Amino acid sequence: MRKLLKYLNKYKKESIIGPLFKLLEACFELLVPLIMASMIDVGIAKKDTGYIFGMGSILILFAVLGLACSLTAQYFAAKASVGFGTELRHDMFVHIQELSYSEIDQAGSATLVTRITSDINQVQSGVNLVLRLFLRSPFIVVGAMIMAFTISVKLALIFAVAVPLLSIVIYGIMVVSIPLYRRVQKGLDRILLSTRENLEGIRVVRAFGMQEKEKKEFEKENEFFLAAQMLVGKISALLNPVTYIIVNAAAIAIVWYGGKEVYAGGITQGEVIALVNYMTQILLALVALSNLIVSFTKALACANRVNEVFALRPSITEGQETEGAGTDEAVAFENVSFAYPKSKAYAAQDLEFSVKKGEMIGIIGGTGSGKSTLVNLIPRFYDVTEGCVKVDGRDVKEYCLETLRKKIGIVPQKAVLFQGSIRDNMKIGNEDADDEAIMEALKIAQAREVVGEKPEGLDHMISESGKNLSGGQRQRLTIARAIVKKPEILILDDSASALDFATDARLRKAVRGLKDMTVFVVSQRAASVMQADRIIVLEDGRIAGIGTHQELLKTCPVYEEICYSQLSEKEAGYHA
Ligand SMILES: Nc1ncnc2c1ncn2[C@@H]1O[C@H](COP(=O)(O)OP(=O)(O)OP(=O)(O)O)[C@@H](O)[C@H]1O
Repeated sequence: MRKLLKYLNKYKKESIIGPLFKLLEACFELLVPLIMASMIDVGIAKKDTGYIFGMGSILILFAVLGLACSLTAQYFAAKASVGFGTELRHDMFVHIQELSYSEIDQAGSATLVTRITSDINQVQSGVNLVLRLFLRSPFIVVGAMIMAFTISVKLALIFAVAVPLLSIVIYGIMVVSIPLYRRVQKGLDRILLSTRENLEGIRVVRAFGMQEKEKKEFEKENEFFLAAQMLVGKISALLNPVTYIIVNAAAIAIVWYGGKEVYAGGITQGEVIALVNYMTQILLALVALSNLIVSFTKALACANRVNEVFALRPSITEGQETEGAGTDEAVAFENVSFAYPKSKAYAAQDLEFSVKKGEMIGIIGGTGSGKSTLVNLIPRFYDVTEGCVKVDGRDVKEYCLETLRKKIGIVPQKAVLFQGSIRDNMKIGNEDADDEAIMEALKIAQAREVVGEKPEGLDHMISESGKNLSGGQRQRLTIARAIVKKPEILILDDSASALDFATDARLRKAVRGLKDMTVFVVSQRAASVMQADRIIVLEDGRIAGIGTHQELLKTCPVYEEICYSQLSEKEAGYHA
């Protein structure tokens, strides 16, 4: 939590004024039992109605002033805590943006969503409560004890026993419940993950009749969450009864011994009532404090989870270079091997090749052979484990990331579009692109008719994740988006898989015509890569062959097998 306190720096004034007004309110509250005592001892004893009304008016005045102080404190505490939450959320969002794929894979996106939403909300409420009650409650407890000692040292000894006892109970419950709140948050994470997976794959779930299985799995997660919450709820529920028992026992002791003292003439009746009032005030303050502690422990658990995200350091640190070396080599892999974090096996091994500017390279291989891994190393989504990847003659680690990624247009396997118009989506990589440039890119990506079919044209609104478009339309639009960026290197990672063969062929032909652009076409289809200048064949993360279609047919058995399993002999030879 301490690490997060810097987010209150901008709200120092509010963080001081809020608690101060709460303390002022507490002062008024502490004076009330004394006024009540004098009403009883003077007003009622002497049947002085004027005195009773006078004191009554003071009580009303204190109530009004107390309310005003309380509202002012609420206002400042809310301002500080909401500001705190907003800044923290902003910084976490920026931090997550800076993380590389490795850290995001490691953390998991479901837990990041919980941490930036519900965890930060919980910390925000914790800050609000602390600002309002953290000083007030102990102030009332200490203040009421001091008042009790000024009334009767003998009777105040009851306070001296009861208050430490209460503190021990509260501390004990806090120590037990903090780790349990962490378990509750973990349960919430698991529910979120399960719900997200289910909703994202709802069509598959229904098509395979998996509803029952999914329901059972969800119930299992839900029960884990319930059990964790019940356990922590039961322990926290002990707080109120235990504190009430201790405080009420103390109140009984005050009345018992206080009564004897009144008979002995050591104390007045009004003072006994004041002492009971102080004990009640202590009880209420402690109940508020215990609730504060419960919320604070939750906030603390959440703050730790928030800090865990900040503790994830981006494994990719930027270089300084803003220019390539100006060679005629677009991309070079020098003895590159790569293993995913926490994975012992290499996903890519001993990759060695170079690609000239303007070349079109096909990358083919079975599923899991390392095709996506290879192309993800070019824009430095991951850092190589061994060797070096060069873009325009310079190690990708030497580049500042913005420069490097500006050079590269990558179309990932999963076509992702954002909510907004088609135009907005097209301009993501190139703010300055005009409609003419966008239409040209759409033409190359065979997506002109996607826009042509829509009455609003480029203003057609794409819904969340492009759900109002077909898979093939989404793929073509993501290809167009990458072309609008006018990158030096275009990477199509199996991004035409949803297109029919004729459209795919037209697309490849159009992409081939993109002069000055080095193109990588990743595919499992031989037909998609066979016209490339050179083809890299991957098998189990290693290069099984590099060459033209014809060369590979003669020299690479893996390629030969792929081709003959997908194409007729005529097709395989005809396209050469
Ligand atoms: N984020 C990841 N974390 C750990 N392992 C991964 C990750 N992504 C891929 N792998 C593993 O790396 C290997 C290569 O995967 P990759 O996605 O590069 O294959 P691919 O050839 O592109 O497959 P496909 O054609 O099915 O997309 C596989 O064994 C895969 O399980």
